[in-house]
Amino acid sequence: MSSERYHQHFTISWDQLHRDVRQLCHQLIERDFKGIVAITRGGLIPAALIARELNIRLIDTVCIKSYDHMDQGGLDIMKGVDHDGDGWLLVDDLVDTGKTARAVREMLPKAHFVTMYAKPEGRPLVDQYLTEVAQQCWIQFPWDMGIAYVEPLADQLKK
Ligand SMILES: O=P(O)(O)OC[C@H]1O[C@H](OP(=O)(O)OP(=O)(O)O)[C@H](O)[C@@H]1O
Ligand SMILES: O=c1[nH]c(=O)c2nc[nH]c2[nH]1
Ligand SMILES: [Mg+2]
Repeated sequence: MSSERYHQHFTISWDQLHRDVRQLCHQLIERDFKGIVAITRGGLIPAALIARELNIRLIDTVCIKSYDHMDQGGLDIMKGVDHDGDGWLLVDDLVDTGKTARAVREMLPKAHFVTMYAKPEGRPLVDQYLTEVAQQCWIQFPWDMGIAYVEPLADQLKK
């Protein structure tokens, strides 16, 4: 599937992400997890921040790739885990079509699956998420961006 399906951008700053993670952690703090399984690579960043908030030191990964920038390809699963997820917190940055989530759910059916952001198609596949984002929005994460000069509006309009 190609990038043409994304008509808008939903930009998330480091600050916003950190605040969102902490908000999600308020909903998770009462639960007792054996550890976290992060879905690489996007899940690694929220997983590290969640681990800090919930005081979890045991972190494993499921290594999986589906997108080449905005273009969705086949799922490439490079590493799994040797358990069914019972008592574990499974973390990804977002769920979009749900293709990644479906594959990981099959591997870890008993894990508690959370994402920071969820689009409608993938939303039913996770147990918990913080913010819903429209299906046609591309979520632009801070690790994919940099700080750049922006021309004053007056100069932009002169062109
Ligand atoms: O619901 P889906 O349509 O499957 O999309 C969601 C997945 O896509 C992204 O990962 P990506 O494959 O781009 O790899 P990355 O985490 O290494 O960036 C994102 O981090 C999710 O894991
Ligand atoms: O950075 C990303 N933003 C998205 O909206 C998205 N959907 C799938 N994979 C994604 N990666
Ligand atoms: Mg990912």
